[in-house]
Amino acid sequence: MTEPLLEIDDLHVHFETEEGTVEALDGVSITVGRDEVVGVIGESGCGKSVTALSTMGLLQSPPAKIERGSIRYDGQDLLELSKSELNEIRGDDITMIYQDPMSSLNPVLTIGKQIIEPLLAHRDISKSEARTEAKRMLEAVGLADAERLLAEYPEALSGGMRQRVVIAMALITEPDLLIADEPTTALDVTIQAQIVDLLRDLREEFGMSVLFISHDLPVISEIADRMAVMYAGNVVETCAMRELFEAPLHPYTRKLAESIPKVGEVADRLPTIEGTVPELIDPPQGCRFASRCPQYIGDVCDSHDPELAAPDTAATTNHRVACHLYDESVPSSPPWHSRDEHEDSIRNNGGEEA
Ligand SMILES: Nc1ncnc2c1ncn2[C@@H]1O[C@H](COP(=O)(O)OP(=O)(O)OP(=O)(O)O)[C@@H](O)[C@H]1O
Repeated sequence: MTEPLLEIDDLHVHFETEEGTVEALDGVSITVGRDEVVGVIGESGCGKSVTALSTMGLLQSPPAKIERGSIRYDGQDLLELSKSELNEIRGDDITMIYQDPMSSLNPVLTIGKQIIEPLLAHRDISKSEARTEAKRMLEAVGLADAERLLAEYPEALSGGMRQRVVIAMALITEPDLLIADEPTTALDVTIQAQIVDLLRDLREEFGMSVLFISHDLPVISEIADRMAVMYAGNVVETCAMRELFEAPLHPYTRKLAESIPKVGEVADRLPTIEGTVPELIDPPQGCRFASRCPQYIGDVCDSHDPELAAPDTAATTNHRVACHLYDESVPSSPPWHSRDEHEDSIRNNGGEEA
C-alpha cells in the first residue's frame, strides 16, 4: 500500500428507528493509499453506502449517529471539522459518484450550469474559464460535441451519457479522492464495462485515489488494487485484489469468489450463499457471519467477535481477516468442521460438544 490518504478507523454508526437501534457499522476500518483504488464489496445492507456517506459527511443526523471512530483524510479527522471546513474539502478534494446518475443531476438545469458550478464554488476563476474547463472535462470522459452538450438538459441524454456527465462533474475539481458508490449498477452490461474502463483510465490520467463500492465482484476486479470485504457492518477481510482470487481466507470471501461464473458456466447454477444478512437491530453476538458459515467451528464463533488481524497464513503483510479460523489464541482442533458436522457431533455426544 502507498502512503495513506484516507484512513477510516473503528467507525461505529447507529440509526435510531422506531423499531430500535440499527447497528449499521460496527467498527469499520478501511485505508485508501495515495493513487490506490480500494474496492469495497459485500451484499446489500452490509454498510457500504453508510461508510461512503460518513466519509462525505452526508449522513443525516438524526436518525444517524456516529458513535465512535475517526475518518482521517490527509492527516486530519473529518469528523472533527466544522461544516464550512468540511464543505471546502467535499466537492473539491473529495468527490462522489452515486449509483443513479439522475439523483446527482438537476433535471431543470443545463449540463453546462451543473458541471461549471463546482468549479465556480471552489476555484477563483471566471465563467468563461470554467466553461473551457467543462468542455475539456466532457471530452475527457468520452463525450463528443461538448459545446452542444453544455446547453442540453439531462433528460436529453442516455443513461450512459448521464453517468459520464456525473463523472465529469465529480472530476472537474481534480479531486485527490473519488468515492464511487455502485457507479455502474443502474447501467446495462455493455455500458457498465465502458464506464469501468473510463474510470480506470481517468484514475491513471488524474492520479487520484478511489474508493470503489460495488456488490459485483467481476466489476470491482476490473479496477481495484486492493479489496475490503464487508459483511453486516464489519470489514471481514482486506487484501490485494489478486489475493482475493488466489488465496481468499474468510469463508464469506471464499463464497463471494466462488460465485463468479467461470467461462462457459450457466448463470443459474452459480453457488449462492445460503441465508441472509442478519438484522442489524440487536445483531447476533460473536461473528455476524456464524449462522451462514460453512466453516463454523463452534461456540467461539457465537460468543466472540473476531478482530480484523493479520493471519499467520497470509502471503503478504497487508492481508487481514476477521475470523477465528486464523486466530492462534482460539483453542481449536483442525480439521475444521462444517456447522452440520458440528451440530451432529453435539447430538452424538448427548448435547456435549465433542
Ligand atoms: N436511514 C436509515 N435508517 C435506518 N437504517 C438505515 C438507514 N440507512 C441505512 N440503514 C441501515 O444500515 C445498514 C447498512 O446499509 P447500507 O445502505 O450502507 O448498505 P449497503 O451495503 O450500501 O447496501 P446496498 O448495496 O443495498 O446499497 C442496513 O442495515 C440499512 O438498513
